[in-house]
Amino acid sequence: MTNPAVLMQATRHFTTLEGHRPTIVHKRSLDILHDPWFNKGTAFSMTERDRLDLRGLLPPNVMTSEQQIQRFKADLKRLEVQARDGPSDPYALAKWRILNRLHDRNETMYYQVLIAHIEEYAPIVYTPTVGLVCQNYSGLFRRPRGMYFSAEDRGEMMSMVYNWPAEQVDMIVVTDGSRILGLGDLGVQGIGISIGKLDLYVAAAGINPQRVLPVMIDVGTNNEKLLKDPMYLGLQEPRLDGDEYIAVIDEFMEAVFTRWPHVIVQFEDFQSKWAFKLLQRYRNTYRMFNDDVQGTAGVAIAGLLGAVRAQGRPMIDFPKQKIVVAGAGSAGIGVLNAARKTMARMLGNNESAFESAGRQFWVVDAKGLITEERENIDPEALPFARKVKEASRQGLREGASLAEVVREVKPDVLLGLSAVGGLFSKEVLEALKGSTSTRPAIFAMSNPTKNAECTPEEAFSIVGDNILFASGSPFQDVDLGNGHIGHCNQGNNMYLFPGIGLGTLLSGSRIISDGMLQAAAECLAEYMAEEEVLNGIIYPSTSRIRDITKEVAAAVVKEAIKEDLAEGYREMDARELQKLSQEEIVEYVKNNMWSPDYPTLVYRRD
Ligand SMILES: NC(=O)C1=CN([C@@H]2O[C@H](COP(=O)(O)OP(=O)(O)OC[C@H]3O[C@@H](n4cnc5c(N)ncnc54)[C@H](O)[C@@H]3O)[C@@H](O)[C@H]2O)C=CC1
Ligand SMILES: CC(=O)C(=O)O
Ligand SMILES: [Mg+2]
Repeated sequence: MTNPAVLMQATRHFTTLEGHRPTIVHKRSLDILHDPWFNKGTAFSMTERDRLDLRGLLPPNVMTSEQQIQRFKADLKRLEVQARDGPSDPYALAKWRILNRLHDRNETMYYQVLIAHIEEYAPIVYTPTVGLVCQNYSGLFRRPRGMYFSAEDRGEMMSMVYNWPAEQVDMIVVTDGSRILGLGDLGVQGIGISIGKLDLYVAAAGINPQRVLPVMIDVGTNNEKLLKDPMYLGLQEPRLDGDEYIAVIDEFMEAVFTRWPHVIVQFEDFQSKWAFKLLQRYRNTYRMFNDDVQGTAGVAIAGLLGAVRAQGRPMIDFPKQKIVVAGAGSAGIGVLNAARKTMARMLGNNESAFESAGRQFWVVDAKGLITEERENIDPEALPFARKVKEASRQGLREGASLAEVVREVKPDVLLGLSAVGGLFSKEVLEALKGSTSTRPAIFAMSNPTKNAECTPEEAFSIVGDNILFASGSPFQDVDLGNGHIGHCNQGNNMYLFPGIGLGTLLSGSRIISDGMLQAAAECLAEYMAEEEVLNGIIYPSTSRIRDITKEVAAAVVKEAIKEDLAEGYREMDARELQKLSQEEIVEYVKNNMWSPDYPTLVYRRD
């Protein structure tokens, strides 16, 4: 009879061997991640990721299966604490999960649902809920979507990029997670914003979902909470900076443009410190733009011109508007530069026009009114610093508070891109009642909802029924009583970026010029009918987003042709493009927008 101790030892030995025996698989890449039998999610080791072509298809932090289970349990627990964003939908995250599962299961049906109910679901897949999703991404993460390039992938990106299964990619939205909406540094969790923006590229611009690629560049995070969180999916080290940081972004750009020379890259939610520098670095070489700087600027210009029309005045009166801007980051400075240029063009497009346009703006940041007296002034803000003498003539000084500035300037427009919820306090709004405008305009553009500088209820109730109101995230219209409605416009770059991308793609322009961006903004400004504008409606409703995107894309194509930048797309070469009439350009755009219809599938052996 065998000694039981020996038998136990043998069994243990056998179990150990069995546990280490590899499983032979005949799949690689996404096919493995999408196969529940073989998928290990974030637990794939680095060697396995290399062997199975998984590098870049998963967040960089390798987790143990115990950590994975803890993360899953923490996420389930979170359901009990109803995560919500201010006054918005308490079931928003639950809806996002259901939509996300559909996205994983059946892309065609997902986009059918999204397009047909865009007003209802844009606030779920985009702002405000996408902010909540990014904040909770470590828990919500299930099936990976998009690519992750991390600081540890330096020297590898050129080969990693070939791990993406699509032969053709038209649109990339890339973030480094350093300033997600108004929520600050969310590190690797910022991938949610790239996914949300690309959802709008598909739904609004009809970019084929097989040819979009969300990207996260993980160079670490300076978010103390995430650095300590055992469930965090990204690199737990401080952000790279300086030349090291630039080298990572350079390597990424080189890799994606080598594999897909015609791709368009949208930079999204980079902290302003890098947003401007990277834009200057790449914009004349690559097909790229920065949505927060350039997309937001165009949407704001359209809204500001709408505000002039809403006063019953012609757009050409724009250079007379006094504008107070709260926030001098990537978005605020982008808007200021574009608004100043637009005014200068209307005033004759010369140096003195540019000088005089500059005097229409008062900029307030975290330290108050920016004047030339400001120490260590940000070079981007310098052109908008008020002269000290001029400011004191108006009873203002360096660092004056927003309320003081509004009280003294009596502006036509108060525009917020500060990421500070409630910044337009009762005091500030009371001060705006002294505005010299017949119809003061309030743009509370910060996202998500809880970061809005004020709500439409606050604006209409304090400043008066006659104001014009726009916010970055959606709010309900306000019932003003007596059958009157205070209209709440959504002033968000979503009305432009899909059209800028689509127009660039279909024109085949090598770069995205200022003229193309200006054409997009003007198209949006002119889209609204006189009657709507006089009723306080200066942006279209999201239900019209596919139509406005088509028009914006056509305007971008037209401008690219005019500037001789259009090199054509597929069978539509540069010469054919030149021959198209305005109507034919719109038709060309429309015919190239993807719609979510099931194609007939036929199997063929390779
Ligand atoms: N509606 C839209 O389409 C868009 C909205 N945004 C929103 O704009 C906000 C800002 O974005 P970025 O400019 O990229 O951020 P940023 O962090 O670069 O800039 C924020 C600016 O606000 C200033 N600020 C902070 N506290 C302030 C205070 N108490 N008073 C006045 N200014 C203050 C800061 O000094 C800084 O100049 C975010 O909430 C973002 O979601 C950004 C892009 C598009
Ligand atoms: C809308 C957008 O791009 C932002 O809030 O950053
Ligand atoms: Mg953004």
